[in-house]
Amino acid sequence: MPRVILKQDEVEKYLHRASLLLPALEAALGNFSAGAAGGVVQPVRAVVPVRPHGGYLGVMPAYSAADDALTTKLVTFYEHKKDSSVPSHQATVLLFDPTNGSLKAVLDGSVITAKRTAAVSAIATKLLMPAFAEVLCILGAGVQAYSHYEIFMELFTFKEVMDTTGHIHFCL
Ligand SMILES: NC(=O)C1=CN([C@@H]2O[C@H](COP(=O)(O)OP(=O)(O)OC[C@H]3O[C@@H](n4cnc5c(N)ncnc54)[C@H](O)[C@@H]3O)[C@@H](O)[C@H]2O)C=CC1
Ligand SMILES: O=C([O-])C1=[NH+]CCC1
Repeated sequence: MPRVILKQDEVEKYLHRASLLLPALEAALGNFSAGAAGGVVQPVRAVVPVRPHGGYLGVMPAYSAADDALTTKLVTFYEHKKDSSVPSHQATVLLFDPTNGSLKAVLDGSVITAKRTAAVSAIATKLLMPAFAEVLCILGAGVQAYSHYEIFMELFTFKEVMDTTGHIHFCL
């Protein structure tokens, strides 16, 4: 049994600001991009279709030599069903002891998925956004839309935010 189990509210508490993820993610992206010298082993995600139910199971293992971290995310994603009480994407992160392979921790992965994905978008935006950009347009209105809104509002200054429900939020 793992010694640590972190549920959704506990992960949320550690990641109360998505921007806390930025330094670690920037380092990890740099290490991945450096190829073998960066010490990241991260094969392309394996995806198992669950055809009768319109879903997928994705398995995302990785080892980072710089962090000496061995982990995998398990994520299921299903066609969005209106009024479903279950989110379309659900994830769990398993953390192993890299020295002997023992399972050390099980973390709820849904908050991690929401915040990590938005944080990576924010890193790309920091590098690519034209200096004159004034309007943030968010396509979709689900979990990722919210997490992207959250970190983009924390890191950047826009005059307006538009979303696909037709709402406009004036920031200035
Ligand atoms: N690259 C990555 O690491 C990740 C990518 N994703 C992807 O991001 C996307 C959003 O994920 P979530 O926000 O978690 O899903 P979600 O189910 O919470 O939200 C999806 C939103 O899209 C809307 N939508 C669905 N079909 C639409 C259509 N035809 N026209 C307009 N709106 C439509 C839904 O009403 C809902 O508001 C998905 O494609 C997901 O697979 C999600 C997590 C990680
Ligand atoms: O990285 C991820 O968690 C996912 N990417 C697409 C669906 C879920």
